[in-house]
Amino acid sequence: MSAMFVLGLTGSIGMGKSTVAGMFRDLGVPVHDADAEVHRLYGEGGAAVAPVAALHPEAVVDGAVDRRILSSKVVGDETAMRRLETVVHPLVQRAETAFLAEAFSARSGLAILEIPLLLETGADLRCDAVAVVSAPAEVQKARVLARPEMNEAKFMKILSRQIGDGEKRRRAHFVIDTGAALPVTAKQVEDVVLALAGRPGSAYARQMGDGHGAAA
Ligand SMILES: CC(C)(COP(=O)(O)OP(=O)(O)OC[C@H]1O[C@@H](n2cnc3c(N)ncnc32)[C@H](O)[C@@H]1O)[C@@H](O)C(=O)NCCC(=O)NCCS
Ligand SMILES: Nc1ncnc2c1ncn2[C@@H]1O[C@H](COP(=O)(O)OP(=O)(O)OP(=O)(O)O)[C@@H](O)[C@H]1O
Repeated sequence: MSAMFVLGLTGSIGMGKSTVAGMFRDLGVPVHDADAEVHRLYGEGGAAVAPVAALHPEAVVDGAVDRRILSSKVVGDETAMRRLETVVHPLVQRAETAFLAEAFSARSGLAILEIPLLLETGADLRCDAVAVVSAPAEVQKARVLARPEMNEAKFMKILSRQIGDGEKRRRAHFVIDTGAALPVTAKQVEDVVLALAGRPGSAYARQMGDGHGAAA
């Protein structure tokens, strides 16, 4: 088998990352969801609970991080958000490495890293190519504002910390349109999988050091 290809999947808030990740999974492609990992890390017994408690004791309730409280402490406070990221991102990356090793052992030809801040954090350097999900701004806004606990001010604050959709699209190898009907998007996901079938990647081998992760 040739070396596993690592595809980074990203997009701004509400653009449809999770939905598209589900479509890749339906095609049998393993996906690591950084957001879901953060949820695990914040849950009871999660590795981020103690370090978050050290930063924001009031945000830990019954042994787990309360995201609503944590959100009120960090969204809009750049210093607090950065401090939180310094704690959380290395833990997410540790889980990601374990996921890639497992996908590689399972002889998967393609593995996906779904990371909201892929381009912002330089995680794209750990990928062979980048896919961006994108929809018109008004569609994005309507989707996000329909969520509970969301309002326009919070939406704007989150957006301001993310690279704009236009730049994301420019930096993408694949743009997946999530503004249309779901089956249209699903077809584009299929096309990406077909385009990458049999394409050897080098990102995983690079991460693991010479001699690992290459042809097996
Ligand atoms: C701030 C927190 C508590 C808000 O939690 P909440 O459940 O309300 O929102 P959720 O996590 O679903 O995020 C909503 C949107 O904000 C975006 N977002 C999340 N963290 C960040 C961040 N650090 N910078 C910019 N955007 C962010 C997400 O991509 C998503 O589009 C939470 O997002 C968090 O702990 N973030 C820090 C960890 C992180 O960077 N996660 C993102 C990728 S690993
Ligand atoms: N063609 C489409 N592709 C993707 N999502 C779509 C499409 N049409 C409608 N939607 C809806 O848009 C919403 C996208 O939300 P989703 O949680 O997938 O976005 P996200 O980018 O993961 O969000 P976040 O950045 O907040 O984590 C879902 O409710 C989904 O059903």
